[in-house]
Formats: sequence, C-alpha cells, structure tokens
Amino acid sequence: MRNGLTCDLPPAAPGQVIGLLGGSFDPAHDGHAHITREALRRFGLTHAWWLVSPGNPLKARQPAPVADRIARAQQVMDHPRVTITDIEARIGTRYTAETLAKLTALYPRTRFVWLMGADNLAQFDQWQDWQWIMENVPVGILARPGDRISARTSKAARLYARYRLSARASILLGRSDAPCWCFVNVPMRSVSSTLLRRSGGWGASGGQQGADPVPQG
Ligand SMILES: Nc1ncnc2c1ncn2[C@@H]1O[C@H](COP(=O)(O)OP(=O)(O)OP(=O)(O)O)[C@@H](O)[C@H]1O
Ligand SMILES: O=C(O)c1ccc[n+]([C@@H]2O[C@H](COP(=O)([O-])O)[C@@H](O)[C@H]2O)c1
Repeated sequence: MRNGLTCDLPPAAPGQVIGLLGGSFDPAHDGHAHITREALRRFGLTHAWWLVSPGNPLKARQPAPVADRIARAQQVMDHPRVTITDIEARIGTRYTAETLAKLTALYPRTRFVWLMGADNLAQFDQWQDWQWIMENVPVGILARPGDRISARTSKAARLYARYRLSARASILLGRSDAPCWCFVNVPMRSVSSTLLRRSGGWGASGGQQGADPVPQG
C-alpha cells in the first residue's frame, strides 16, 4: 500500500483537480496531447491522467497490447502534470461510469473531471449509465474537426442544456459540482488514431497538422 492506496495506482494529493482523458490511444497522437494541454489551461485542472483503456466497450476491434500503447503515449505526452496509466485494467473496470465510481471512492479528497473530444459527446447517450456520469462528475468537452455541431445538438447536450457552463467561464469547471459540463472551442487538430493506423501505423504522431483556430462559441 502507498498513501492508503492499492500498490501501483497513481498518487493524488488532496485538493488536486484531475482531468481524466480515457481512450484507446491506439496509437496516441498529437491531438491527444493538444487537447490535454488545452484542458489543463481551460478547465482549471491541476493535473491530467490518460486512462489507457483495456478496450472501448462500443468498439469490436481489439486494440494493440496495452504495454505498447502506454509506451507510445509516454513518448507523445511528456508533461510534468500528466500521468499515463492503465488504471482501468488495474481496478478491473471497462465502462466509464464504473471507472469513475471506483476512482471517486478510491480518491475521496480529489476532484475528477471527465474529458472527451466532441465526437464522444455526440454518442454519449449510448454509453452505459451516461446520465450517472453527467450527474456525478463535471465533464469537459473539446472541439474536434467535424463533430462540433453533432455534439452540440446531441441528446446529452439537449437533456443537460441547463447545466452547461459557458466557454467564457470554463476555468470554473474543475471546481464545480456536477451536473456541470462545458464545451470549449479550441484550435483543432485533425489527426486521429484511425488515420495513423491507415497511413503506416505507429510511425507518426500527427504533430503540427491541421491547426485550425475557431471563434469561441
Ligand atoms: N484530434 C482530436 N481532437 C479532439 N479530441 C480528440 C482528438 N483525437 C482524439 N480525441 C479525443 O481523445 C479521446 C481518446 O481518443 P482515442 O484514443 O479514441 O483516439 P482517436 O483518434 O479518436 O481514435 P480512433 O481514430 O481509433 O477512434 C476521445 O475522447 C477523443 O474524442
Ligand atoms: O462506458 C461506456 O459505455 C463507454 C462507451 C464508449 C467509450 N467509452 C470510453 O470513452 C473513452 C474514449 O474511447 P475511445 O475508444 O474512443 O478512445 C474511453 O475511455 C472509453 O472507455 C466508454
């Protein structure tokens, strides 16, 4: 045991505000690093964790071995306030609601914010216990090329419209109580893991491509 936690779980000091970016990271790329830096700044986070998932419950395709995905993620995101972890495999969860319930129990004095790209807000209502997530953890959403409109008109966005924090107040998200969600229009990167897998696999990180500043919504 370390700090009262099971061995090999990342430590978190009381009062930290940790953004959780869950993903397959198959492979990690510059888009992940970019939205993480933006989330730290825009949502008032002290830290971020990348949760390298055992596998997206909605995707049939098996990702590359977790050790390879973690090694690659560590190369792509080398930042003093970002931790790369396979914590879901360690605590035995696969669905995000389960993961969040377990993390909030394991780290009772830490604040967590769930982070995701706009593509995931568009289909969020298909996630297991998605309303529990909305009602228990603040959610920070970052623009992604092609998904800003479908995200903003999604079922989740409509049902929780009155709990939306304006982008101008985004810095408050990390200290807000759920339900509370915020969509920020950050400069966008068009890179994706799918594109990288198709264009020769894990050789490139997608750095510098597709930067596209957009006005705040
Ligand atoms: N370029 C990007 N811009 C904004 N968000 C992104 C970007 N790439 C990934 N994300 C977000 O990061 C999280 C993890 O993404 P994931 O590991 O699935 O990468 P991906 O590129 O979407 O992969 P794939 O192409 O295999 O679906 C998700 O919330 C996703 O929306
Ligand atoms: O909990 C669910 O039902 C659920 C459904 C789809 C995706 N997720 C999570 O969303 C995150 C992004 O998934 P992915 O595969 O798009 O990188 C990752 O942490 C998944 O576990 C979670």
